[in-house]
Amino acid sequence: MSEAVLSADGVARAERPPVDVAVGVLLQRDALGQEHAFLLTSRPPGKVYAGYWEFPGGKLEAGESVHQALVRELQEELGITVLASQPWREMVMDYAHARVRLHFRKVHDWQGELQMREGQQMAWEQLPVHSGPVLPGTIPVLEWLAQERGHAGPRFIPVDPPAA
Ligand SMILES: Nc1nc2c([nH]c(=O)n2[C@H]2C[C@H](O)[C@@H](COP(=O)(O)OP(=O)(O)OP(=O)(O)O)O2)c(=O)[nH]1
Repeated sequence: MSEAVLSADGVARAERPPVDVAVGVLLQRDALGQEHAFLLTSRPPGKVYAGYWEFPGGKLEAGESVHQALVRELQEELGITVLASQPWREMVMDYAHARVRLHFRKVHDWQGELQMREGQQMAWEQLPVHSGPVLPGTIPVLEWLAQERGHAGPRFIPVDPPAA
């Protein structure tokens, strides 16, 4: 059976092998130990969808596991050491620039202070997300979080795309 593929822009394109991407959903807990705020970062200048907000992460390098890629990417981008990550969801998304298989992992345990090493911005967010615009591949994640949390309102506040 073929894998479900979501389109980022509604355009039907020929099938392409997906590129694997490790994505971290960093979570803070509230006083009761419930998952609470989650970290979003903006895509750095010079990358596709620059200025759009996403969960931090990046492409796997040859021979890496998803966890290993996540540890490397979050060290490079945020200057933190991920101590543990739990597999959570997977999704294939088709963009004009690439088809990506997104491996989302929840992260509760890390060491170090957050540093924006690539000129990006960060925000600890709750639903509805106020930072934006959010990347198409981020919207389903907000939906999953809303379902887990029983959040009935909007998932994010719409924000115009950055000027090209
Ligand atoms: N990091 C991240 N990427 C996402 C998310 N959702 C989503 O569709 N993507 C897509 C955008 C990109 O096409 C791809 C990640 O590639 P990237 O260009 O950010 O990865 P990278 O850091 O390895 O970049 P580079 O070294 O190739 O410049 O995954 C998300 O929540 N986080």
